[in-house]
Parts: sequence; C-alpha cells; structure tokens
Amino acid sequence: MTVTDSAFLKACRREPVPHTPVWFMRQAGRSLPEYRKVREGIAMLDSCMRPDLVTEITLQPVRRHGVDAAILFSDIVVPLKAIGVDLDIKPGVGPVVARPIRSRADLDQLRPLEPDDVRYVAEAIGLLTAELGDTPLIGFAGAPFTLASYLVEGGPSRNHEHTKALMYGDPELWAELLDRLAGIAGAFLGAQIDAGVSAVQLFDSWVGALAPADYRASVLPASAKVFEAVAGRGVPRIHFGVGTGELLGLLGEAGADVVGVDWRVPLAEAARRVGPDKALQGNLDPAVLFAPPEVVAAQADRVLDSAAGLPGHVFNLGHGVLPTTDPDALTRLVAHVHERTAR
Ligand SMILES: Cc1c2[nH]c(c1CCC(=O)O)Cc1[nH]c(c(CCC(=O)O)c1C)Cc1[nH]c(c(CCC(=O)O)c1C)Cc1[nH]c(c(C)c1CCC(=O)O)C2
Repeated sequence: MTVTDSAFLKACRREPVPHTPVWFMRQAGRSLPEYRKVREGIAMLDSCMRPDLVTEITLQPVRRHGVDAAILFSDIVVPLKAIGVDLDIKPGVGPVVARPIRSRADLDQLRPLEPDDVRYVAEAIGLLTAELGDTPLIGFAGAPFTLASYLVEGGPSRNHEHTKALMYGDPELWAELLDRLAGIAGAFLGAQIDAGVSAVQLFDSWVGALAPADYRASVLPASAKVFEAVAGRGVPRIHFGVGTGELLGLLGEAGADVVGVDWRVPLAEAARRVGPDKALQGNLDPAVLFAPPEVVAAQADRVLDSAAGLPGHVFNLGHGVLPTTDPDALTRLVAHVHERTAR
C-alpha cells in the first residue's frame, strides 16, 4: 500500500475502492479531550504556527477514529495573518478583523503570499507525511468569497450585508478583492502541495448565501483561479460549501474534482446536479451524531444507499463536527461505514 493507492485517493479519482473512505471536517478540534488538553493556554493562531502542535493535533483523530485521511490542523485565516492582516480568532466567536476592508485603500492590507510566509505550515506537513505513512493528508484554504466575508464584515456574519453591499455596489473593487484573495488561496494551496499534501479542499463555507446567477458572475471566476493555480499537480481538488444545493453544478464547474455536499440534498440528486465526471463527498447531518447509535447507523446507511452506484464517494459529514459531539460516536461511525461497505 502507498498513499496513492489509499481508498480516499481512489474514491477522489472515481476508481474502485476496498471500502468507502471516511473522514470528518473539523475532526481535529474541540470534540476531542486530548485536543483541549494540548491547546490549554495556547491561542488558536499561535497553535497553528507551531509545527509540533500542528502535527500532534492533526494525528489525534487519525489515531482515535481510524479515519481514512488526515486534515491539516490550521485555519482559513492563517495565510491572511501570515501576510500581516491584523486579525485574531476569538474563542467561541471565530475570526475577527481589526480593520475591515470596505474601500480601495483598505486593499493595501492584502499583498501576495510568499511560500516563506507560511514556512511553519510546510514544516508541519513534512513532519506529518513522515508520521502518516499510507494515510493521505488533506491541505486546505478558504475560498475568496468566504475569506472576503470575514474581511469585509470584520467578523462572522449571519447575513453578509456589508459583503453583498460591496459585491453589488462596487463590482470593480469586489473583483479586485476576490482576485487578490484567489492569489493568496492559490499560493497557500501550492505551498501545501509542494510540502507534500495528497489532496486539497477549498472551503467556501458561506457561499450558499448567494443566488446562482450572482455566484456565476461575481465569485466563480475567483474560485476558478484558485483551482487553476493547483491544476495538473496530481492532487485531487475538493470544493465545499454549506447550503449550496442550488450551486452544486457551479461548484463543480469552478474546477473541482470532488464536490462536497451538505445534508440538505441527497447524494443521488447531488450527482445529477454535479454531472457524471466528478466524485462526491458527504453528507451526514453532523447533528445526527447526538442521536442513539442505532439511529446514527441507520442515517449513515441512508447516505450510503443514496451514494450506491456512484463511482467516487467519500463519506463525510455535511459540515464540521460540532464541538460537543461524543467522540465515541465518531469512532463507531467510521467502523460502521467501513463494515457496511467492505468489498
Ligand atoms: C469558516 C471556517 C473557519 N475555519 C475553517 C472554516 C471552514 C470550515 C467550516 O466551514 O467549518 C477551516 C478550519 N478550521 C480549523 C480546521 C482544522 C482542520 C479540521 O479538523 O477540519 C479547518 C479545516 C480549525 C479550527 N478553527 C477554529 C477552531 C476552534 C478554536 C479553538 O479550538 O479554540 C478550530 C479547531 C476557529 C474558527 N475558525 C473559523 C471559525 C468559524 C471558527 C470557530 C469559532 C468557534 O466556534 O470557536 C473560520
């Protein structure tokens, strides 16, 4: 076995698999007591800059759950911090930006990302690939729209009103902002591929707030530029957002090899929307993990049944692991998916 032959990479390439591979968005994090222990007294962004901690935290869910892939412990705002944007991650809140970007002058905060800006990430990836053996490591970046939302709003937002005001009100400035963010995200993914990750995921978590026509006109070109920056590198590209049922076809069109699906659209229907030449990832509702074990198993089977016959399914949740999830429920779910799909 090598990483290349792993069930996860085979599923991304839509090749036959020994079992359906499974990993979880936010598998490294607050649901694990061993995570809370190593993070004690260390700020989130500081922990992302320490290769020893990044390595330990990334490995924790692999050891505990036996998932088919690791995801680098980092955050979508790490490359922004690395180029000098004044921001922090506030516990229980999320990324908070000191000087929101609302005018052309504010764009000065965004210079291009150089590999040296994130050398601690490359160092962590080197340590990780040595430890992980045959288990693939997924790198990631935030997509231009989702990064723009944090930068324009100044923090997490329910309605993205300032973001949309800029997008509709000053299309030229908006395009320039998204283009700069696309350059940063593409460079961040490129640095992770150079360092040895086996796949990359572009998180456009909040883009489900847009209508398809606006996505196509105002966001797709920037996300396509990110995927283009890492095309032809032999590394599958995954594209994910929440509430994107109406955008699934466009998320694929932007240049992904694998399209992530939240829990609102069954995978068989998602496959029709995405088209025949892409794999799918998803899509168990993360809240289902709070139900009794037999219910979790039955709901997982519903996901697997919907994906039956599709070439290329990576089992995942429809969004990240919720912080108060019982880790044993995740371990049982991995075992269940593996047993149910063993060929
Ligand atoms: C939108 C977004 C962010 N960050 C990320 C996204 C896209 C994924 C998604 O939609 O969930 C991506 C991310 N953030 C983190 C990872 C690690 C890898 C993984 O296990 O998935 C990944 C892939 C660690 C983290 N990033 C963050 C934490 C929690 C911080 C802590 O443990 O103190 C972790 C483990 C902080 C963060 N950073 C962000 C949010 C919304 C938060 C949570 C705020 C909170 O509730 O405390 C921005």
